Amino acid sequence: MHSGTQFTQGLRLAMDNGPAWTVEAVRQVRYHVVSSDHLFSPDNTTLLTGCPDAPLRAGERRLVVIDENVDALYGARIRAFFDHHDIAVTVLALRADETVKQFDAVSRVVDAMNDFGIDRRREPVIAIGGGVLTDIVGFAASLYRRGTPYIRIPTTLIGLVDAGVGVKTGVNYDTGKNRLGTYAAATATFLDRSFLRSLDLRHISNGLAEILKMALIRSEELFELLERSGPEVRADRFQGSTGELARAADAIVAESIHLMLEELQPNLWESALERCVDYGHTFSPTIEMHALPELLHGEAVVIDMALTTALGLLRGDVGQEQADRIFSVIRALGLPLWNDVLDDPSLLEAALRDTVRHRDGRQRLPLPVGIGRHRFVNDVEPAELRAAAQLLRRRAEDMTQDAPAEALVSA
Ligand SMILES: NC(=O)c1ccc[n+]([C@@H]2O[C@H](COP(=O)([O-])OP(=O)(O)OC[C@H]3O[C@@H](n4cnc5c(N)ncnc54)[C@H](O)[C@@H]3O)[C@@H](O)[C@H]2O)c1
Ligand SMILES: O=C(CO)[C@@H](O)[C@H](O)[C@H](O)[C@H](O)COP(=O)(O)O
Ligand SMILES: [Zn+2]
Repeated sequence: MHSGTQFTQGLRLAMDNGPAWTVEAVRQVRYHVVSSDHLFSPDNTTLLTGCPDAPLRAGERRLVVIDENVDALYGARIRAFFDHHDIAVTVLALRADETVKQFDAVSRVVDAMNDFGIDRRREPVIAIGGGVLTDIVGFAASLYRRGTPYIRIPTTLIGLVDAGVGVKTGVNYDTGKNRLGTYAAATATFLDRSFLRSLDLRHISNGLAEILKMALIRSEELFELLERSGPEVRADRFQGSTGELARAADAIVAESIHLMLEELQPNLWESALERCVDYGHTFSPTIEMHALPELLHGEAVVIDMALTTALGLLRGDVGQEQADRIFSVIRALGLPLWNDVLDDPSLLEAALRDTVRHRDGRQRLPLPVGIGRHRFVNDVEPAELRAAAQLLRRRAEDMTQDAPAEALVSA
């Protein structure tokens, strides 16, 4: 006889056609995002004690998976840190860029976890690298024994403000961007902006695209901050070389993450598909994969945002002056306004169809309203897309003529 009572009602209701049960459970999730510069300075103990749910003690061991470029730059320092604190690390250095963001890379991490004989409750895997690396390791960790904890240490701007703070993991499959993946929060993410000093400016711009996304849909203040200080903060690689640059860099990063987490927390598993953080991610997954490896993730996102700003302009939701400010900020942050893939209406239409499949049969397309606000629409038509692309092309060409020194157009 079953002693539990919670299923009784379901059982009684279903008796006519045989027994049936309904199980409902809520899964509690808690994760931490902790900032600390120079994480691998021997005297910085943030990694050891900074996360209450993942203490790291002398005498323990860890598997570290690191982007091979990051390993070349910082590997010696990282190994010396663990050595200094008597943590025995096994290091797997992986190539991690968009072209190898495939299931093979996940298998390699799983192999390493297996060889390490990881204790799945007490030995979180430590992932150090950009968004590609942390997405791969997060995916592998979420699969291994149906879930092994992991810790992220992002080393790119996208990692710091976006990939490192949410719960999505994944890799590309066929032509599908992040087509395979899981929702699996890292126990902790440690944000160390000093890694950005070695990142090339194109990748700084790439991260600024996701920050601009948050500004355009959620915060005119953040947009104005980017307008005022974005180019200098970019050139300084967020290192805070002067007091003013430090204040601006702190504010841009903290505000962007704060807005992102405000959006993510109430909808962590994306049961609601109207997500404003999907802004810039309606056409960009197809554009990015189609253009791979020419466009970085943030570049594809910003081209989508430029196109949808043009759509907003055509619909009267965004004024001409506002659109021009948006286009100017995109340029000033070293990002492209245009790519020739936008000349192919069938590609944009295919992208929209794929997004509709992703969003349960509706477009649920976040569109900007002015600067800092948004609304969702479901009625974008191919002709409107073509008109927006033409408008954007003209604007991008005008701006190229105005400022020929800037790389405005990535064709
Ligand atoms: N999981 C999420 O929620 C989420 C959110 C946004 C983006 N993403 C994913 O993130 C990926 C993009 O991430 P990314 O922009 O970090 O790219 P990336 O991981 O490819 O890193 C960019 C390049 O910089 C190198 N690199 C990394 N850190 C460095 C450093 N400190 N100094 C010098 N070089 C360094 C890498 O080796 C790589 O060549 C995309 O695949 C995107 O889908 C995921
Ligand atoms: O790119 C990503 C996640 O990969 C983020 O910047 C972004 O906020 C969103 O998660 C995107 O909307 C992507 O969502 P999805 O298409 O991978 O479901
Ligand atoms: Zn993104």
